[in-house]
Amino acid sequence: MKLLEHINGVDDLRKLKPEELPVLAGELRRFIIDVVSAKQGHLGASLGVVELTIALHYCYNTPHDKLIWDVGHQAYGHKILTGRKGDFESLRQIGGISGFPSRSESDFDPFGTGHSSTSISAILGMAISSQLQGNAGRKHIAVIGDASIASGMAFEGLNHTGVANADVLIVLNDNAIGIDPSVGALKNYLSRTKEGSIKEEHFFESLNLHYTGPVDGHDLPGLLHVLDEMKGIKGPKLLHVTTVKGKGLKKAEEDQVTYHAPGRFDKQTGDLISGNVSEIPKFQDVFGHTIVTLARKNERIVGITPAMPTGSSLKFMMDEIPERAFDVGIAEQHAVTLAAGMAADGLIPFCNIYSTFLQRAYDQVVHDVALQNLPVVFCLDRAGLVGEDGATHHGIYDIACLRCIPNMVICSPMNEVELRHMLYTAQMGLSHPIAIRYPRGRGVTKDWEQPFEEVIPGTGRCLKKGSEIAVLSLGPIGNTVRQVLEHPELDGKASHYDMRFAKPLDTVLLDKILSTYHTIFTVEDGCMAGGFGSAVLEYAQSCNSSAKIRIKGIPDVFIEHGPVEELHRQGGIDALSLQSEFLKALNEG
Ligand SMILES: Cc1ncc(C[n+]2csc(CCOP(=O)(O)OP(=O)(O)O)c2C)c(N)n1
Ligand SMILES: CC(=O)[C@@H](O)[C@H](O)COP(=O)(O)O
Ligand SMILES: [Mg+2]
Repeated sequence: MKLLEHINGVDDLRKLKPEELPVLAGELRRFIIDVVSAKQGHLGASLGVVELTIALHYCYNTPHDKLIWDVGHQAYGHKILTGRKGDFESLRQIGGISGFPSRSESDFDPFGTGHSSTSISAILGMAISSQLQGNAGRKHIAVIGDASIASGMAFEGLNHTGVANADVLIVLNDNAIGIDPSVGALKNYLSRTKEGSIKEEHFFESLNLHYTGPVDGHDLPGLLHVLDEMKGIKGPKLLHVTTVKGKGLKKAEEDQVTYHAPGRFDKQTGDLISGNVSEIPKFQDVFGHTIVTLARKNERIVGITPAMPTGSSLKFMMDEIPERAFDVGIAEQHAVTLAAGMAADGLIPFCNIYSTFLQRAYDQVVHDVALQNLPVVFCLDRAGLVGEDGATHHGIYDIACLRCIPNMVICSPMNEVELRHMLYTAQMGLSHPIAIRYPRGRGVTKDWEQPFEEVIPGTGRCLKKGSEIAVLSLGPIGNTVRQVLEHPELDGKASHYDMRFAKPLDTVLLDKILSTYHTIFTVEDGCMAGGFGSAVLEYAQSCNSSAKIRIKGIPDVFIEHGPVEELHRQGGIDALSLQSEFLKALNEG
């Protein structure tokens, strides 16, 4: 690491001779591999843009010139070169640097990212602001991937950029893959561009963007030359760069899907280091296997994922029943309205979206699905605190966002068996849209393949009887509650109810609970404001109940990154915090 050793910021980088940069690229790649192999995180995307990262910081006067990385999962090299090399080992850990660009972390991160396709709008906003504030010499660059540029938001940004007369450079980093292979007509168009077989009018030029490319994104001298050229071109422009995701680590180049975020691996060979083998399946796999089973029997079932076939395990259905399973690309809004259209014509769409990414399609849920009371099944994976991806990715707002929408049914299974029952119930001919929320990772049950049972919407169940306080949980956090209530001082004193539905609430059960216990806790892996606990509180107030309702959930702050267990502690929903709250309530009487 002879060169990287001396790079503590962009000034050091800019002192190097151009011919030294390829050596630096090798060292930077090695450093990223070394750290990510141990600390985990996103790998392939950062390896693919090593040369581009060096070239951009070498040619442009960052942070005065503004540089935004779309999604930001490819920004590890950028972080290392911009003064965070010493902190890089703390990547995605409690108190450490974020896996994504963040304004609070560095002046070199002018815009926080994590969700995709925001970079064009954001950089255009900055460019217009520069014009208005008399910073005419400032340059504005957004780097966006081929999958992210196909999203609606990016198209909206391009549409405006083409007529804005602002000094914006969009670097399209085309590696022909997102997390999974890129899809859609734009992807086909870009492939034809790279093959040199474009006959029709150029797409980007027809939008009034000056187009250059495709250029080899691993050729540093070539990149320096073309970026220099870009500086001389006024107005909006797009540079089409081709790269290889995972570049420099053979295994990552060969299996780009796995090495998007591979977990721990051997830094020399790239071989994955498997953790403890678990017989307990991931929730996503239970979804994936179950939808295949259900879809084989029910021909009206279709599956939809916006760009997360592997992450959601809808891939299982795409492999088995390809004609009824759709990856629509990074297009959450389209995914929801597509599902609405299908439901309007009698299909039963299972629209699988990570909770955090559903936020982008809120109007579609309200206007296209709920208002027309279409029975779309929303499978909200990654609900709750997700861990190391941090604040941009926690799935903690879905209950609050969905609960206020008429017609919505919202449920959460406590374990994998319950998830199967809910998926089964959802295809039995519901008359409302339903959201089934479940978390990242594994549950608790190894024997998950039980016979299907119907779960009547709006019914909870009593798991344990006690005499003084009641704990009402929603979803897998109920397993923590179950464990806490085994404490000798709580055993026999505290009841446990797995309420299963945040909407409609089981009011028959709630009436009994409200008239039996002096204190009632609600526990959820979601935001407190407007969530499941709020629903219970609203109901209790509407009945003039005198029971004390104590809501446990994520408080009104953004929770950063780190292991889920630690984040639960920060949110006050870990076993020890809950135990101490329950004991206190017992003692207070
Ligand atoms: C709105 C939104 N939907 C989905 C994702 C999940 N996601 C993160 S990276 C990614 C693929 C991005 O592909 P591309 O833009 O081509 O960048 P690459 O990884 O190839 O560098 C996806 C789908 C996201 N971050 N944001
Ligand atoms: C950058 C991004 O948005 C995705 O790569 C995300 O990190 C995937 O999360 P999972 O690992 O939970 O699938
Ligand atoms: Mg890509």
